[in-house]
Amino acid sequence: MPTHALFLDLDGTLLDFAPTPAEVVVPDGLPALLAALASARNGALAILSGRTMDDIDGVTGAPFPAGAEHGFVCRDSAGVIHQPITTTANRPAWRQALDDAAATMPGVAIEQKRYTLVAHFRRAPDHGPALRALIDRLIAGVPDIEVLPANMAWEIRPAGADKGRALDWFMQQTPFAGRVPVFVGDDTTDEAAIAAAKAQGGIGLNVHRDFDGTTNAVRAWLARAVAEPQP
Ligand SMILES: O=P(O)(O)OC[C@H]1O[C@H](O[C@H]2O[C@H](CO)[C@@H](O)[C@H](O)[C@H]2O)[C@H](O)[C@@H](O)[C@@H]1O
Repeated sequence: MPTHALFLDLDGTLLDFAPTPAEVVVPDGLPALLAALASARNGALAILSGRTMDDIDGVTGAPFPAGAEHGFVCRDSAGVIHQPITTTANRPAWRQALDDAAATMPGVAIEQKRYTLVAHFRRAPDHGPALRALIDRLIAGVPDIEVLPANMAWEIRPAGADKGRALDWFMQQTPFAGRVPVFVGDDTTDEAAIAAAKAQGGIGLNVHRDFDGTTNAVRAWLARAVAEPQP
């Protein structure tokens, strides 16, 4: 009888990083792998990602339970959307300021989500510090807004949600409740979920610390878990 609930990050864990978010390539077989893992756990598989729900569905190929935008938007196993936070960092003036800056910084891209704004500098690492300084000026003195250091990106977001809290929330819902959580992630944005899984007596794995640092190793481990009942 499977007893684990599986929580998976996307970029850097199941997907290799690409120069821009839109250029990411979904590995052959990933949607089928996720479907098989979910089926073997009575549906107790959730994606916890910084991406939007639409982006997540585009990668996974099915509306799995998911915590999108780092947990600001959670979709349960019945497909019901829960949005616990009412403030947003997606503010027109901040978007304009970031667009203006990006226009002078070749390679920088701005991503707008429901709750957050992201300044990506993967293609222009030298601009990272200046972007961070701009963001710090924009949000100075604004309550309940914070900067999340992401992977080659700065994310402006409201305080109050993260992947750890999303994992805790899912663990109170059917079919996750009563199972042992297992989370796999790769970067600083995932550490809250790694800690939350461990705090619930589960397993929190990091792609770099616990695998060989490649998404291939994670997918191979998951493929073996389809054949074996755990995790
Ligand atoms: O929580 P995740 O599933 O790991 O998502 C985190 C962010 O992923 C995307 O950005 C990252 O991946 C891009 C594609 O490989 C890459 O170009 C970028 O540098 C990375 O930061 C996504 O665009 C963000 O919205 C997510 O928060």
